[in-house]
Amino acid sequence: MGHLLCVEDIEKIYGNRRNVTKALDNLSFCVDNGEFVGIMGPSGSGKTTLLNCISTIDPVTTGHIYIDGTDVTKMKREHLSKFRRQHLGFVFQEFNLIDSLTAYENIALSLAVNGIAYEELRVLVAQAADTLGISDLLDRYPGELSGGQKQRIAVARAIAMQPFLVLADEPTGTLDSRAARRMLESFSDMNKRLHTTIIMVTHDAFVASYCGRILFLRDGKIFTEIRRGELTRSAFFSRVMDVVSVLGGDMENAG
Ligand SMILES: Nc1ncnc2c1ncn2[C@@H]1O[C@H](COP(=O)(O)OP(=O)(O)OP(=O)(O)O)[C@@H](O)[C@H]1O
Repeated sequence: MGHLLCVEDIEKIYGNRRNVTKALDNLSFCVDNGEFVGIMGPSGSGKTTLLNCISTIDPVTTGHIYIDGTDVTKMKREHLSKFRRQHLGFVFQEFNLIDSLTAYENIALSLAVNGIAYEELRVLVAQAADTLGISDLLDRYPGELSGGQKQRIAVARAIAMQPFLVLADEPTGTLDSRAARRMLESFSDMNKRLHTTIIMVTHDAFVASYCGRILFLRDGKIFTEIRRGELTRSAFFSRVMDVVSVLGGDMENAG
């Protein structure tokens, strides 16, 4: 399988001459099509910055990021927002649903802004809802849904356009453990059945244990990476914990 994403020697520096933070420090890695990759690391290690650079929301200071062969660091601003809308899916800790729209309308809106015609739009919403197991919730308003259900609507919205890449930043952050587990199972299922490539930032070892590979950041660099391979999820969780204990910091270990 080819690389879907290649991050080449990126550096991200915030601030001015007197107060400089090097959030990402000569970081390089590639992600294959269909991988489910976790990004872990102590607070301030650069996880969100890395995700924001990949998602083209934040420009890199130096280096290149190739998504499906396109160097997004070279794209013009006016093309970037279209590229993001069409090829990337975002899931955040906050669900960002519009309260005055039904679940169906929330998902459909993201397709409508991409100019998808009505009939195709209905099919794409139905497929995304089916993948997330929320087909029976589509007529409800966000106020009538639980946190876990809202997050699954938000994930359906992120994948409805069938993006190359789904980027998730602490997607289970506000969910209780049952809802978190259900959401992670939806992610795994989406990854296995649809081969959706997912990159997920988390500080929670249990959440990370659903991934196939985990990159650990420290001080803006890759400290190490581990792969699940043939390990069961719980055996992988133990390996994640081993690395977390070496890395230290404030990562959570709630299993
Ligand atoms: N907009 C910004 N301006 C200046 N410094 C920033 C900015 N965003 C992040 N930083 C700094 O860059 C470094 C990396 O931050 P980042 O948010 O990527 O870390 P993180 O690993 O996601 O942390 P956390 O787990 O606490 O969310 C930190 O030192 C942070 O203070």
